[in-house]
Amino acid sequence: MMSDSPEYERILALRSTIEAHNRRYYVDDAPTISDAQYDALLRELEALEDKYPQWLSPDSPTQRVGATPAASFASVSHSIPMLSLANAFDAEEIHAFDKRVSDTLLAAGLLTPGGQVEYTGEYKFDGTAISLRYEQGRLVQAATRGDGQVGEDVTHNVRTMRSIPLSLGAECPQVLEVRGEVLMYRADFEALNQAQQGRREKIFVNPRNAAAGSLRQLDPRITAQRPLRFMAYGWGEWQGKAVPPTQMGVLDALMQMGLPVNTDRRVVRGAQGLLDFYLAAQAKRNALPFDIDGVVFKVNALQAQQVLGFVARAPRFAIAHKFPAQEEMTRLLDIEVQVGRTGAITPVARLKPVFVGGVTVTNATLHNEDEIKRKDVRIGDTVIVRRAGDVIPEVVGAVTELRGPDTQAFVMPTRCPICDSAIVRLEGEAISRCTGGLYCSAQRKQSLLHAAGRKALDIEGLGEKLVEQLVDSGRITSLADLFTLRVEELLNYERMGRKSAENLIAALDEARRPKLGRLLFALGIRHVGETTARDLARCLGSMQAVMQADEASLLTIPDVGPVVADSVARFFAEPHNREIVAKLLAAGVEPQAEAAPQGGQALAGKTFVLTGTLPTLTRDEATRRILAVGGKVSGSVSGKTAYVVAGEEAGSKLVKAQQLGVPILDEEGLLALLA
Ligand SMILES: NC(=O)c1ccc[n+]([C@@H]2O[C@H](COP(=O)([O-])OP(=O)(O)OC[C@H]3O[C@@H](n4cnc5c(N)ncnc54)[C@H](O)[C@@H]3O)[C@@H](O)[C@H]2O)c1
Ligand SMILES: [Zn+2]
Repeated sequence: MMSDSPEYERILALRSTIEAHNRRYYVDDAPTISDAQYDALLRELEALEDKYPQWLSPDSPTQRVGATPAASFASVSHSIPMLSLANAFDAEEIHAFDKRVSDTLLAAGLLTPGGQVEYTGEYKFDGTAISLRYEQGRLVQAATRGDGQVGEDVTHNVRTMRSIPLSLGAECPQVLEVRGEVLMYRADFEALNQAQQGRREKIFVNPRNAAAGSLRQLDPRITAQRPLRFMAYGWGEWQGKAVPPTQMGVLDALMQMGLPVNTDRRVVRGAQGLLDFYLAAQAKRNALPFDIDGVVFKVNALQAQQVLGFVARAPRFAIAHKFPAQEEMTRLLDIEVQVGRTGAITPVARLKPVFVGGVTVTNATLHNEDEIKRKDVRIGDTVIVRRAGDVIPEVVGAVTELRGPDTQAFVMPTRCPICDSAIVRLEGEAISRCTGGLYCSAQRKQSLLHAAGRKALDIEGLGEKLVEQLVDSGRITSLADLFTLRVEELLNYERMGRKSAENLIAALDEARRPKLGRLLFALGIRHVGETTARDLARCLGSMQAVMQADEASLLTIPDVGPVVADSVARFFAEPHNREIVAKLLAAGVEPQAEAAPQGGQALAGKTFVLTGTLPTLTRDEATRRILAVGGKVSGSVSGKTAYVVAGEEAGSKLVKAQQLGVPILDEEGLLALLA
């Protein structure tokens, strides 16, 4: 085949593009494409080189890791190379990996026919790799991965990291190279960015970038101020003492020597074991204090690892099973503002559609004016969009390296785009608000949708489109008007058949007997959330009593502070709010007293604090069950806390509970108590 064929051209083009991205990612800490885009380029190159092995070249990026180290650091040669990992993106690739490993081990007599290979399942920490060299137990050198053969000397920087021991226990090997990841906890990352903003310094787009950038500082005093952490997961040289026979054994040994090793790791068997571990980690992903971008599987027995060996850039005995990307890059087409129920103006990014976190995203929140300034995001920019779990998508930041000359800064409008009332931003507040109140149809619509919501009156069938028409036509001006709707008139609205009209009226009839707490919540009183509304209902008993309560008596209710008390009292002092309540009652709405706590009074009023991830209950579910027996759920541990319910990765709240001697329950204990 001719070497000027289009495929060959493509191979060359891919190689140079990938090299350029490697440099921006590993050396400059400033990538200009997303990881998913990068991975796609690399995979395309791999596939072409697979198809045309004659064009394979040892300096192809498929054969090497990382990038040549920056000249500003002294270089360190790794006597044992620091490699990358092969990737799997789906179950099929995991099955293929397990099959390759099983076949090789069967042939080598290290697996009995029909047997299952034993692997370790570990998190794939999303940080930057490092090698720590200890001689006679003392830390003598720390180096980045660089191109795998030669890394950068960052010893002085690493010495400032508190999670890295400067000396190991007496039991350690004479020479030990510990390999692991330098990373930053999400909370530390947020705090760092806040501080950076205060000093008008660089804002980092994600914890990985912040970790890599902080580690690779020419001045160790800067690194010292950065909240870096370390997790060990492997080793290079190991001399003067026998290496434990398994991967898990090595990790245990490293932990014994005083090195930080993540404890959420496990030995699993066969492809199914791998896939189960992956799913469990994915479920925990967003509850972890740090980012992981997948899991890593390694054949557990070191003897088997040796038999499997290496390819150019990665071991054959390990694979990274990556999670779907939570971040992508796309273009910010425009910034529009939305008006919320309380008039809050939220800038919303209109994006060129992008597939991220499993869905196509076209809009993302920008929170408020200050956030846009802080992130320095401009219309026309290439931006990073993040969608983690079910959280609403957000714009993380702009890729300033790609900024063109024609970008435009966002300007907060001075008048509401819906009702033309003035937009004001009070001193000390981050949020700008439309001052139109219920004159503003956007606010009216949002309040109705709020009232119809699942946690309020739960009116099924009252969707956005219908609310829009009902408000725009002037038929509905307040919550009370909803209860005067009739089937026949509904038929005049768009997309309203008889069946759906009847269903809506039936739903409204059902909503006429709401729990008092739900009705209070539906009214949309500022600072009165679902829980507070229920507390008010339980303690005061009737709508009349709530309306008549003055601030002093409101303050006697548990968990009601001055802000809530003031807001409730003010709300019912407004004649038009009293009028809406009167109209609701006139329209046949009869609030029901909240059920007395069941299950005996033993748990009534007792405060629980939840921390960490429970094995089966979500936080919402656990909260619901505690509330159902009359208990309360609070966010912080104090002497008044009755129980702390602790799950996996429980943090400082657990420590505090132990200090205060508060009883600690696991999920089973909680369920037993509630039963
Ligand atoms: N956006 C860009 O321009 C760009 C450029 C280059 C690379 N990248 C991204 O970087 C990644 C590729 O880089 P890579 O070669 O470092 O590979 P990788 O990050 O996919 O996997 C190898 C690395 O995983 C880390 N790791 C974390 N937990 C581990 C564990 N428990 N055991 C072993 N290793 C663990 C190690 O640092 C190791 O070096 C990809 O995600 C790629 O998309 C992006
Ligand atoms: Zn308005």
